[in-house]
Amino acid sequence: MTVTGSKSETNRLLLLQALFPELEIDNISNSDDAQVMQQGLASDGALVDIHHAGTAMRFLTAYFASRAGREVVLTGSERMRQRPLEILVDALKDLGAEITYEGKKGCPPLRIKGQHLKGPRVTMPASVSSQYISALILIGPSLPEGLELTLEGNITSMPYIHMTLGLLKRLGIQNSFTGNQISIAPAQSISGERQITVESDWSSASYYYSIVALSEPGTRITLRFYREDSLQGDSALVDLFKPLGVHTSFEADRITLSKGDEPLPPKIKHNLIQTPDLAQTLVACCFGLGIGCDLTGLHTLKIKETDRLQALYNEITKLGGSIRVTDRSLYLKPEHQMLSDKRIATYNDHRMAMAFAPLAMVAPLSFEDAGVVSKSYPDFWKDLEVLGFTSEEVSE
Ligand SMILES: O=C(O)C1=C[C@@H](OP(=O)(O)O)[C@@H](O)[C@H](O)C1
Ligand SMILES: C=C(OP(=O)(O)O)C(=O)O
Repeated sequence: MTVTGSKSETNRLLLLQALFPELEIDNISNSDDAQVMQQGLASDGALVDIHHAGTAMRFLTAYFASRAGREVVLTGSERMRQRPLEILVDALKDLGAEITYEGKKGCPPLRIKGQHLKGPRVTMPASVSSQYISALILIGPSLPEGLELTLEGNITSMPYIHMTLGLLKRLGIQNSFTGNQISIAPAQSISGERQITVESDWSSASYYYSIVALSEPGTRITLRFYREDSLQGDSALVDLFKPLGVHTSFEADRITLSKGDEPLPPKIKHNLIQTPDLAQTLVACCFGLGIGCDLTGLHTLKIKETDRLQALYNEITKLGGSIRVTDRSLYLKPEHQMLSDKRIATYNDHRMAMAFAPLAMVAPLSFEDAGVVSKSYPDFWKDLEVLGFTSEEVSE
């Protein structure tokens, strides 16, 4: 099975390619989020709509703010117009950006009048979204003196910041991250790798980890193109799924997941502040296995494609589970029976569909708006069919 390229790596590299056109990118993600990023960067119109793509919204805000002479209104879906980005806008304004809110203060749509941004010094709260930080880092090399960024508070989703810095490093752009200080050197061109191959998406791989966890001992699935030295924090799957009986072996450019026959623990307990996108997969998988799940570090879930804590509460309850959520944690009680023939609501959230899909191995299920998966993994349902899942379209 070949999983599409990482949307996070793709959208970073696309922005870097706009700054350094000599960059070549292979294995670009075929996701909607990567497509709207490409279209946004290529557009010379006055309105750019990035639909549901959080990274495209945040990265393009920084990009357009730094394009002197260009004026654009940057907008997104109804949900995107509720997702906050004032922290990023304020930091860009401190660097000399001219940005106004066309609707609700603190949210898209934004009117951006591109400027020659100054810098290098700026301070920014780090506990709400790492995407604001990555957005500044990505335009850092284009500032005349580079960027000296001070982060305030607890840093959330840290591996995504390391991914951004790691990609800059591969292009030969000097940077450092020590304590709460990030430095990016200015650069006019690439002195490192000019051709980068995007690794396949680890967040998408999580659904296969869940499928293997729910399978008989001895089951194996091989996925391409993955690396042991991944830049993606969601490669933490390798450790997170070990207690659920899934073992990973790396060989050349592929991973093989295999199911062991060791007994399951009564529950698992994790702080997911570094890997928020894995929360839904883990909760649904534990539910399917009949074990408990105690998760913390989930405060960013409320401002993603939907309020994911509420969505998990609704759908697990619908399937007969017993679950408690706060605004930053979740507890799933062990030992439950899954109710059959329920219809899973997806809330415009690709991960609600993909995380719950493996539960069809336990009892038949249907999904509202199954096409929602295209945000990150358009071939998801087709690939499940290759594994032997059967599905049929039913009218709503
Ligand atoms: O930078 C990125 O590519 C991402 C960062 C994370 O967001 P937050 O930093 O907002 O948690 C993650 O949830 C999102 O899917 C992708
Ligand atoms: C949160 C996600 O995406 P974004 O914030 O980029 O919309 C995601 O893909 O799970």
